[in-house]
Amino acid sequence: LVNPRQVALKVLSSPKKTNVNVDFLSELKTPSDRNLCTNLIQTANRRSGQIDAIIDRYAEKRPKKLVLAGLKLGITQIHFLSTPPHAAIHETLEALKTFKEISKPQINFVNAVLRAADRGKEGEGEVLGNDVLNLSDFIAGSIESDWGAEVLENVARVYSRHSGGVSLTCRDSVEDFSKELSKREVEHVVGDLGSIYVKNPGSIKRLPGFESGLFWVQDASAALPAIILRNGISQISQNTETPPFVIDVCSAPGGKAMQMGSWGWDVEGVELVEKRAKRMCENIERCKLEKNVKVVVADASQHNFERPPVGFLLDAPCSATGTGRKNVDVMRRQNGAQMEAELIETTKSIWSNCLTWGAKVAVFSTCSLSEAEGEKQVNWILGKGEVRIDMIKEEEVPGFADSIDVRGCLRVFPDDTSPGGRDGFFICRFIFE
Ligand SMILES: C[S@@+](CC[C@H](N)C(=O)[O-])C[C@H]1O[C@@H](n2cnc3c(N)ncnc32)[C@H](O)[C@@H]1O
Repeated sequence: LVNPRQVALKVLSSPKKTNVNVDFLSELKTPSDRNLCTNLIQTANRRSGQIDAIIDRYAEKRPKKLVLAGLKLGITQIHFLSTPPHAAIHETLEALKTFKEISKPQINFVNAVLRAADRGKEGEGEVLGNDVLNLSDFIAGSIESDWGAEVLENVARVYSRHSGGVSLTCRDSVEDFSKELSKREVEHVVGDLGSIYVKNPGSIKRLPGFESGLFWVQDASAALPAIILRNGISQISQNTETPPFVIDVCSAPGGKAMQMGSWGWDVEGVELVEKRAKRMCENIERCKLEKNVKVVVADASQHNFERPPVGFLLDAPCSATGTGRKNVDVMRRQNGAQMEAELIETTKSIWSNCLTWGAKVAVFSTCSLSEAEGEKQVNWILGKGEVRIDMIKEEEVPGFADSIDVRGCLRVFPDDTSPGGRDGFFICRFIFE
């Protein structure tokens, strides 16, 4: 029988597998085993900078693959998950022994390093209290230069300590879905704007309502741009009979398009990458929203539509640094400056094309923490003309009112104090003049 630590060792010894995926979790039979395994892997990945610092201190030479994974797994439990050290070391060694490529001297080495690290734990305050170690120098530097040391520390803390839960957007009634989850004893919280946070999802596909398309995974912050577009459209449109026609620009994996489709809107998504569009179509089908949401595979900086939309939502391709809670790879990215500069140019050319569609309201959003990808893009958009900012009002965004900046845009920082926490996001609504 496979146990959670064996699966965790397999994943941690393969450097490319940083995100938990369903394939290996399916080797485990019970929800509690899947949750433990997810927690071990995610904590080891989120805390990798701190764990590396501890390994460097107690291991004379940095080992490779499974032996290294054994050290990471042991330190994760001893230093970050409050597992009693004796049990953490014993269970880690037992799991390691089940791999035939592991030798006796390697087991002894892991045992010795973990015991020394445990003995030295009290003196590791500097490493254990320094969450910024888990971000690459590039990411830490760019957050600090935009927002200062306090925001950097907070972001690093939220990313390093995320509990692993996920937020969902519901296709139908949030209350009914919440009742269904309670009936099935799935621990969850309903957020201010209707997102549902599930604390220990284990495998998403096994949650009640997945097959019947009652929900999709979408962070509470990521659900805001569509809500803000809806408020903008309702301010200018007297027509409550015909569902609004909107374009969802840069659409895959489709969370926002499906959200708007679930309101009965007529949505056309435009997505450049065929594979991503295909996955989006599968999601639309699963959620039975085909009548409302269509997707075209095209370059949004070139593509045009036959009829004018009342509004569009441009969720720009970006460096995604707001999503580090679930996407540990973004925390470690080195030298992202070139990529960021290219994404900014792509977004500008997409915006220029969107201006020709005849919309009346637009929302620009990005899940990046970078000022250059958010606030500074808004400066460029305003300089280009045709639109003015339509300020987001406090009553539109309960729970997020503190994030409204002086211009009426929303700058949300990653957070873990609200129910379920939230990713970082930037949102601005424009109205055509
Ligand atoms: C931040 S993601 C969008 C997330 C999506 N709005 C959602 O809510 O699920 C950005 C998307 O833009 C797509 N993209 C990048 N350049 C594009 C272009 N020129 N035209 C259309 N889509 C593009 C990327 O492939 C990616 O899927």
